[in-house]
Formats: sequence, C-alpha cells, structure tokens
Amino acid sequence: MNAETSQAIWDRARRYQSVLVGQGALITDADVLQPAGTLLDLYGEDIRARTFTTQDPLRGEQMLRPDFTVPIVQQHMAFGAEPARYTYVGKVFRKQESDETRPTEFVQVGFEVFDGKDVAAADAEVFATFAGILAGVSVTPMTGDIGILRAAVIGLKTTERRRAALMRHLWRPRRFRALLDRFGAVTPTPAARTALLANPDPMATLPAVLGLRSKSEIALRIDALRADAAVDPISSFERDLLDALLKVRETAPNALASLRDISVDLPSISAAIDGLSRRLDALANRGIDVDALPFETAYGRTSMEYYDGFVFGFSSNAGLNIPPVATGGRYDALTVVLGGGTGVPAVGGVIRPDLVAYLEAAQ
Ligand SMILES: N[C@@H](Cc1c[nH]c[nH+]1)C(=O)O
Repeated sequence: MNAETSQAIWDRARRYQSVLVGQGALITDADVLQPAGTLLDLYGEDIRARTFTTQDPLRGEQMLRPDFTVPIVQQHMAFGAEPARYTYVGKVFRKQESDETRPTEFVQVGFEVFDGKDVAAADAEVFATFAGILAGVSVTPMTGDIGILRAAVIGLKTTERRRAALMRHLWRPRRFRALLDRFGAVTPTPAARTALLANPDPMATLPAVLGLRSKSEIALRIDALRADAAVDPISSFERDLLDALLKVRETAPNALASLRDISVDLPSISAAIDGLSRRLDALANRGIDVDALPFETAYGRTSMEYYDGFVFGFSSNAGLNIPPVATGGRYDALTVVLGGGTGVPAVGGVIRPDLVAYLEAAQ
C-alpha cells in the first residue's frame, strides 16, 4: 500500500516535524530497543499482544518500541523541566494479526506537550497542530474524553471492588458491558458459581491438581465472590445513565448539552464536562470549527490504555480501510506512574506520513 518511496516518506516526515519545531518543540528520540517488563503493561492489551519482544542476556526482555510516548515521558520525568514540547520522527513496530497488507513497522511524527498551565489550551494546541498539518487532506476528525467515562465509573454507587473492575475493563467495551450487566443483576449468576457459593466448604471440593492459581489465591477469590454476591445490584437508573452517556455521539456543542443533561443525575461527571466546555472554547480560539466538530463519549476506548482525558483522531473519509492517519490524547496519569509519584499534565499525538501519502494519492 505504499504510495511513496521510503525516502519520500522520511522527507515528508521531516516536513511535518519542521511545523512542530516551528511551534517550539525540541527534537528528541528514543531507543528502538526498550525494556519490556513493566513498561509493556502501560500500553494495554491490544498493543501488548502486538509488540515484538526479544531477549537480551544482560538486560532481560526487550521490546521493539511500540510507541514513543512512554519512553519520552520517562526521559522527561527524569531530565526535563516544564513546560516542554518535544517532537520525534521514527519507526514504531507492531505485529499485525489480521491484515497482512498493513505494515509491521511504520514512521510516526510525534508531538508531546508537558504543560500544566492551561490544559484546555494544551489540548487545543495539539489538536489544532495536527488539523493544520492535515489541511487539504480529506480526513474527518473525531474527539472524545476518557475522563468523562472514568468520572462516571468512579461516581457509581457501588463497592470499590466493582468500580475498580469496571475501570480495568473500560478498554474492552464488551467485557465492560458484561460486567455491568452482571453487577446490575441483569444476567443471572452462572449456576456453577451459585453452587460454589452455596457450598459451606468449597475448598474441600478442589481437584487434587490445581491450575495456575495457588490454594490461597483460590480461597481469596471465593471470599471476594461471596462478598460480591451479598452486594446490592447497580441500579437500573445508574446503568441507564451510563448507557445514555456511552451513546452520546454528536457535534461537540450538542454533545456538551446532552452530557450536561446526563450530569444532572450523574453529578460525578460535572467537572469533566466543565473541562470539555473549556476545551471547546480553546479549540474555537485556535480557529477550529467547533460547531461541526464530532464528539463521541465512547471514542478512544479501544486504543492506548494510558489515555485519561481528551482523545482525538483523524480518519480517511473514503472507505479506504486504513487506520486513522493521526491520533493522540491526554495521559496525565502516565506521567505520575513514570515520574515515581509526581506527574505533570501532558498531551500529545502522532501523524503517519505513509498514510497521508496514501490518502493524497487516492484523493
Ligand atoms: N503514542 C501514541 C500517540 C500519542 C502520542 N502522544 C499521545 N498519544 C500512539 O502511538 O498511538
């Protein structure tokens, strides 16, 4: 699916990067080989499964960098001073499991902004920068906000354990739905579980040969299931609110109005919605046509699991079946994890020059 030679794609990448440098971004880089271990966990299931890993005799498990954001956050938290803007050009590596025509290594041009002075303005700056680079290319933007979804789950009137389970599965829409139905007692408890919990001494019924879990882990799990079985279901009122929230998919001003309506009954999302409102103002200040800007609450739920606020993407209009040409989002919590407890508000994104070339050739 190459529309340009590799040389032309690198040239194009550097042209895009010069726009970012013009905006005050420092050129930076990251090693191709990154320690896999705990870093790999930060990406989430999809990227974890698609990352090439290898073994180094001294350094242990290594991965071919599946993205730049994680190593750049690490560098920034170790050596950087705020505010900072960075840009990089380089290849990332991801296995393709279903579509052989998709490359397993491709060039990204990235922009990362570490600046907590005005998060709405920083979100708008990143979005508008990519929109500017893509002016004249036929793409449609999409925006979302993982922070609204997180706030909704945090606000549910249920146990901490249930909230944590839903939060963990925020990224797997089907699993999330199944959990919500279970916690809402919409789907009945599986018969085997009911039988297990009805048994006064379930540990006595364990087979002689156990699987991966130890006896004490199984006992803990049974205790947790027992405690959970005694908890009231999440009300249909709250489940309907979550459903309504997840269905919001409109132009940004309409989405804002719908979300405000929902927040009357789900006040935990109010602060996140105020943030959305400030972001829309900041985007308008940057010349973005906010009235036509699409917003979808569920957008970004299947991508990088480090996003926790604004998310965006630019996709081809035509039915070309290619991934979005530019994507990004806010990842404040990732900076806390990699900063050893102290973080800095951060947002960024990448653009793929190969895909833009392909789109332009198809236009
Ligand atoms: N690193 C992300 C894009 C991104 C950069 N900054 C924030 N998000 C990716 O490869 O999809």
